[in-house]
Amino acid sequence: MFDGLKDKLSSFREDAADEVEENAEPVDAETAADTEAAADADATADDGPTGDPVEAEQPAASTADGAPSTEPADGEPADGDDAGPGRLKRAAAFATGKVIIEEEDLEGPLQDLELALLSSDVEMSVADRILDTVREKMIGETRAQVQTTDQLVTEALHDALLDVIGVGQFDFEERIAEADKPVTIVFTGVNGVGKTTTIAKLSEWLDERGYSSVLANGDTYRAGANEQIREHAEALDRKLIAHDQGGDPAAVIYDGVEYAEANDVDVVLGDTAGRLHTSNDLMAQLEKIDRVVDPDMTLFVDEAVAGQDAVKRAQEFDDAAAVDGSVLTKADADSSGGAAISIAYVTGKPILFLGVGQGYDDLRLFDPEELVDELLGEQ
Ligand SMILES: Nc1nc2c(ncn2[C@@H]2O[C@H](COP(=O)(O)OP(=O)(O)OP(=O)(O)O)[C@@H](O)[C@H]2O)c(=O)[nH]1
Repeated sequence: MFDGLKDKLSSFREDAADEVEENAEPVDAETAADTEAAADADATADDGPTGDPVEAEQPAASTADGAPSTEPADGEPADGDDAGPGRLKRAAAFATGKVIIEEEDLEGPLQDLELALLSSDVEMSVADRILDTVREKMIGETRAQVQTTDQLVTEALHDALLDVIGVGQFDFEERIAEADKPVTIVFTGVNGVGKTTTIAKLSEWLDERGYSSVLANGDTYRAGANEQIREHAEALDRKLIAHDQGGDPAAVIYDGVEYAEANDVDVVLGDTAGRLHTSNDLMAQLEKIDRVVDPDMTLFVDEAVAGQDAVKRAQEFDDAAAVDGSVLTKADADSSGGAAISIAYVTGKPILFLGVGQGYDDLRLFDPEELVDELLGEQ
């Protein structure tokens, strides 16, 4: 799952850590004393040369253009542009085994990270946000000896990813536990993305946690839809409420709610016909289901592999019938991870589950922290 993205994030970590490490060679004690003294002197001087008389062993700090920008080895004052309090503070930090990370250290790796995210189908505003957070977390940071550069880069990336992936997250199980029963959940999305299979998986997931459920087939549009969901209902031994093809989907789900009330069933799982967000009459039908049934939750289902298309569709469906969260199916077949990273940030609604295979057990409750750890190889 998301292997391509994991590789790209790992490359960024290595490159960024290397860049910073290159600038963090140790400085001997004598140089450290000189450097700190020069920094102090510089801080009190009105003007004049700000160069610090450091020696040949001074570590190489790179500039924006990648060229070494160390103070001259012959002890001559450095050029004004290269010197300054910030620079001296940095040199002093080297001497104590620390390094202060400057923007130019990260410029190359950050550009590569941006390309990597965009080529992984991460939405542009999400990639920008991730880069901003990494910059904010790293630049000006002091990497002490106790902390490796890789740790510092990893922490920044961890926070940046969590910031976008975790948007709007709520505890689904708690919501089910605390809601008045029956809880009605309606599933929306385009054709063939795995809605019906997801309903069956969620019914199983609920059963494992002690909640009963009834399936209601609001897909009265597609021939064969009743048979398809009936197969799942029979395999799982669940009650299915279905009407003839062409019937009113809102009426089917409504009947599902009545059945649940009469039979003490905890959750109603309402399927709907797959539809394109551009088909106005079908989108209007969704609005009607929303009005008539007033579901406790509407979940948008799409394929992780659809990348930015899934993100765009989520927005369109959310406009027609406000969604509470998304389920990304076929995550097991997705290498890029773009939809998983982008969809919550763009829609403001959390991912609640990942579909990770075709079996009834292949539904994973979404945990942003867990995904970020997985992406960064920390699990
Ligand atoms: N690998 C993988 N396949 C999945 C997953 N979820 C669903 N599928 C498969 O995707 C195909 C389509 O799933 P359906 O549940 O029929 O899709 P749907 O959205 O209900 O389709 P319509 O009823 O046509 O709208 C089936 O072959 C499922 O087994 C998943 O998480 N991983």
